[in-house]
Amino acid sequence: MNDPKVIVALDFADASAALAFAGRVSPTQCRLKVGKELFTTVGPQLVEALVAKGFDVFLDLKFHDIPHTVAQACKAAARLGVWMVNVHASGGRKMMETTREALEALPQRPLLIAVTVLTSMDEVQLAELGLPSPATQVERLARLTRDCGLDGVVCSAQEATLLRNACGPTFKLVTPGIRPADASADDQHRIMTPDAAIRAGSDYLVIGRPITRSADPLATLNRINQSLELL
Ligand SMILES: O=c1ccn([C@@H]2O[C@H](COP(=O)(O)O)[C@@H](O)[C@H]2O)c(=O)[nH]1
Repeated sequence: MNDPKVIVALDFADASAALAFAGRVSPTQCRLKVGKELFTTVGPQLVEALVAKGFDVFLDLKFHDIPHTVAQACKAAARLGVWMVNVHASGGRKMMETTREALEALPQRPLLIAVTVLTSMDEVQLAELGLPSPATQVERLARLTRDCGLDGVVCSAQEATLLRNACGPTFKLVTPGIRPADASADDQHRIMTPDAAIRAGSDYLVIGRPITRSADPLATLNRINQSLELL
């Protein structure tokens, strides 16, 4: 598999658990995501170790701050050799444009994507914030992200078809909230199965607990990859 679709979320408490998982899979089977728990515990050394093993690493720190701060943070992420980094689209146009320009000035840059609406949020939670339905808010933020020249967005697979039509064929759609039919939803609300998500237009599937907490993580990953090969 040259372009693995599954990005495994390494939401582990320490480096040894993350490295043990990485030692059992190859960069042709999956990409890896380092998020807030692992990065806060272990720091950049772990990211560099995973990159050195040949993995495409998505550094999922969802930066949301003033333009200068976010741009500098994303440049620091780029220096670690990551494949993809992200910001919150709700940080606005100036923040996204400043960050894109900062990365474009580098000799080699990671993909830069923006989070639209977290997949754990549903219509009721958005209404509490005075926001419209998930689809409306996601589309608005995705169009803004595309206009700012970023490479794509994090959204739920439930919005993938909508965004594929709105933002074009090359705009990357990275979708967490992926759940095989027999898996628990946990704290995710806008979910979809892996094969349905790819059929809906997702480019990459972010999957954590259904793989990492399964009785046999490698078998679960293989089963998901096989289901995607059949498409
Ligand atoms: O909208 C979002 C953005 C990021 N995530 C992250 O993806 C994984 C999902 O893990 P699961 O165990 O498969 O639920 C996790 O690291 C989140 O921080 C997201 O879920 N939704």
